[in-house]
Amino acid sequence: MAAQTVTLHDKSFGIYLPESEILSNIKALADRINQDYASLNPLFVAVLNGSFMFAADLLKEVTVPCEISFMKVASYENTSSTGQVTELVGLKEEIAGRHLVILEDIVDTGNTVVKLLDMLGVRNPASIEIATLLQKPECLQHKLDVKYTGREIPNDFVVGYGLDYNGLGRNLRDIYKVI
Ligand SMILES: O=P(O)(O)OC[C@H]1O[C@H](OP(=O)(O)OP(=O)(O)O)[C@H](O)[C@@H]1O
Ligand SMILES: Nc1nc2[nH]cnc2c(=O)[nH]1
Repeated sequence: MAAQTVTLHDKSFGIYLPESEILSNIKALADRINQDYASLNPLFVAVLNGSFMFAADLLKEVTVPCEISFMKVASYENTSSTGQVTELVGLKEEIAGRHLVILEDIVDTGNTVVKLLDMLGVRNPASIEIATLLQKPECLQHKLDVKYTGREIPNDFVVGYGLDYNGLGRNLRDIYKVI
């Protein structure tokens, strides 16, 4: 049974999405991906740090031949975006002609995925789509086509299931929102 509230640093968070709901959102996403990428050998590009749990659980439900690699970028300090997306670890694979699916835990302002689309797009992939567990439509600051969204949420800062508040909370199995 999930804790109803957690305290991380100076903030309290209340339970928002239990693990069972997260996993059923992920299964629905994987079903769509399995249909769309049946013979395309997609390369999933998981965006560290936040997407590690989502990537692991999604890949367990992907049944088509596929590969995965990781990039590391960061832009958040405390609970807000700095607006500067910094690439910390790039993608070594040859991606020309590959079908890429960027895996994100959350699309908020969209700054991170827009930067990733720019960085990867110039390397001539056959296609690039975005799969995100969570999306905050009210916060989006870019014209962005997110093909696979697990769940839309309001503009609340959330933690757990890979998402952190200044480093803490990534290990929580459930997702909590600030109270
Ligand atoms: O749409 P945006 O406003 O760009 O926000 C989304 C990004 O913010 C978080 O990453 P963060 O920069 O906090 O790094 P982290 O994954 O290491 O926590 C999250 O994992 C996304 O990558
Ligand atoms: N932990 C966390 N990181 C984010 N990055 C962008 N939005 C969020 C959020 O709501 N929570």
